[in-house]
Amino acid sequence: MPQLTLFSDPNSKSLALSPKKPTTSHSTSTSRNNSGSAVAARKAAYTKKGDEPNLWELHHIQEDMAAISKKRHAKDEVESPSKRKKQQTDEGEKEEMKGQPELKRGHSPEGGGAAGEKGSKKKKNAYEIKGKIATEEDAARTDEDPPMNQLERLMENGHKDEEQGDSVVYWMRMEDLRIEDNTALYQASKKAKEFGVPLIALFVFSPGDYKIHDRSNKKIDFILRNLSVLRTELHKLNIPLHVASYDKRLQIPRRVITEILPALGAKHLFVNIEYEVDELRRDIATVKLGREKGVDVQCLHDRLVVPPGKIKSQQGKPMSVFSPWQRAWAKLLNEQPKYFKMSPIPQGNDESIKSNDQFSKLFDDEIPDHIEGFECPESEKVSEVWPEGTDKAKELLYRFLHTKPRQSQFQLVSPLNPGAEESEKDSRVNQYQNGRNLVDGDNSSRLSPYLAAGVISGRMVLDEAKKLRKGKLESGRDTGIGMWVMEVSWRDFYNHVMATWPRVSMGRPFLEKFADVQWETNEEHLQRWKDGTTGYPIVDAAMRACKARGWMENRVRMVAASFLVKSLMIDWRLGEKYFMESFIDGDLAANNGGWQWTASTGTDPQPFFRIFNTITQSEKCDPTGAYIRYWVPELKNLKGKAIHDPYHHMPSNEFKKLGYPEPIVDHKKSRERALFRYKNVGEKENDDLAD
Ligand SMILES: Cc1cc2nc3c(=O)[nH]c(=O)nc-3n(C[C@H](O)[C@H](O)[C@H](O)COP(=O)(O)OP(=O)(O)OC[C@H]3O[C@@H](n4cnc5c(N)ncnc54)[C@H](O)[C@@H]3O)c2cc1C
Repeated sequence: MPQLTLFSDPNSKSLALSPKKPTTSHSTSTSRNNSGSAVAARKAAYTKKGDEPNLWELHHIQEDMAAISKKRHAKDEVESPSKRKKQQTDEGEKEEMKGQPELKRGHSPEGGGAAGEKGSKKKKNAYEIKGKIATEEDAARTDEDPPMNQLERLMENGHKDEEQGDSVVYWMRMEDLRIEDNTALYQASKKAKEFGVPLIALFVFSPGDYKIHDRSNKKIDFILRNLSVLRTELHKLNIPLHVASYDKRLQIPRRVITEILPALGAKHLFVNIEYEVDELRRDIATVKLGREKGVDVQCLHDRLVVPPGKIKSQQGKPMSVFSPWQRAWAKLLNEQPKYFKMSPIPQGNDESIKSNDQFSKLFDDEIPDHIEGFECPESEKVSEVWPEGTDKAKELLYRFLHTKPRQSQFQLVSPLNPGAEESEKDSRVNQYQNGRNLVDGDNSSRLSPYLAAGVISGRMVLDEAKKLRKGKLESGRDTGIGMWVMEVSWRDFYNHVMATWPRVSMGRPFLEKFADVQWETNEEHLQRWKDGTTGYPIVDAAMRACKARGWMENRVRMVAASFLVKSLMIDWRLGEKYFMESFIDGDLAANNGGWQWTASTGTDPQPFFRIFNTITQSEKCDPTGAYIRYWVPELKNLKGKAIHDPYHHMPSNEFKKLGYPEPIVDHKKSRERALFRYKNVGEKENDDLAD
């Protein structure tokens, strides 16, 4: 891949083609030249009851107002370039902040949880998640009419036949990085064939968006590596992959609709829906703006096996408890095979596109090597552990379903190393019932980065699982494969939860009754948890593995998360953010689901009084201690129980020689503290319990 840095200059790549003038009467300049009253009317139209302006629209309105006000004052004021630059920076910052809900006192670590804390520590800690916590009222309002429902209503109503245009565009997102079984890509290709025009694939980078959404450098690197493979594969089908970059995420709908599509002469845009609240709002804005500008935007379900909203209780209500939801999910899939139907590979463009003046240049668009702010110096090693491309994902899946587990595979090594022994009976999936809770081997599939980025689809994965059972989807705790299918269904479940109760992706606990649990503000503890120096070997091993691989086994995600929340009593949202910033498989729905489960605030959470004993968990999930020995080399010579709890199993002079820290909290005391704070929400215990 070429060494290329993406700049925040919005025109740096997207306008590789000189934009064609939009053919509709609603050109950008027309709307910019609107009178103030027209803008006010538009604002009023947006704000009429039941049709609240979303962030994107508000931004849009305010931009128009700013344009008008600037025009009015243009004669009076001649700006100096430095003043203009400063103003632009301020506006840019304001714009990004505008996207964030206000931090409400009393519900945030600043105003509520850390009420008893003082000084600058408090500010810094709160700052880390400031802007990510909506007020209870905002969250409740969003839940009342979730953006998913709004988007579906838009899709059902108001579609009109637009002109054919010169091309059809498929806008690929960072959650659907594949060609096979890609609904929007296939539908776009069908439309292009119907019109006899070329199909263009588009990818829009937004470093600003990645920053706001805590994307990890490993994840961005993984996206770039996969895009590079896709570019080659798409070119084989004569489909160019056009890339653009806009730092300011809130501008993306407008840029796509009013700049990129006109430049491509496209009147039809196809996208797969992403279910996070900001992404849904972006798509709502894109559809609405598209309609203003004569572009038909088709938003399609693709990400999950069963789209949100399809599983309801007998009373027709959405379900928030996993077990009954899961049974309904499995039943639906066995009764309605349509959910497994995969989209064929799209038909390519005619070879002549490569000599077409309008489109041939798009084949020169390149995938950058890195994105500024998300450089991944360890890319080479990470790409060995997480090789890119759908073919590699399929190979991983094959190995999981047909080969035996290997102890060495928890290390920093390629999952496709030779030496995996084929066995149907003792395959990893057949041993999954026990294996899934063990960390000292490759007991699970390791597909999460691929599923999170859509390099392989949930349908493709479950289809292979079905083949092992003669076409029937086995689901349940009795067999390895049934257990694994259940695990895969968590992915659908948490996305259903997020689409139905968007509050969970707005920093709110699903169970508001725990909103005011009192959290500790302890920068040092938080940092030691991140660094893997807590003195609890299993937590430290997991956190160090996370830093190196960008990934942890499910059991240690639960153990490490529980340690932060219940043992250190640190706000779960700080842990949620750190996992997102570190994981190669970072996925809002799954990550938030995992954290809220652990923090006992989620839809179907671990009861607050059930608190993991870190040492017992360690003995169960790493019985030989091999995982700890590898990831915490200070302990590599320890044997027996000492590997799980060296401080309490070694003479103090011997322990000191290890160069390994003492435990930062006492399990018994911290457990009592957590129980007190959860039982007495809003209160703190007496000092003798505080650590
Ligand atoms: C605190 C916490 C944070 C988490 N953060 C993420 C995250 O950011 N991204 C992510 O993909 N998973 C997350 N998980 C879920 C789970 O830990 C990982 O999906 C799993 O460990 C990935 O390993 P695997 O691919 O080998 O999974 P397997 O056990 O082989 O499962 C197959 C697939 O099913 C899905 N899956 C399995 N368990 C879950 C689950 N509990 N929730 C949602 N999907 C699941 C994943 O797509 C996974 O790849 C989190 C769990 C916890 C407790």
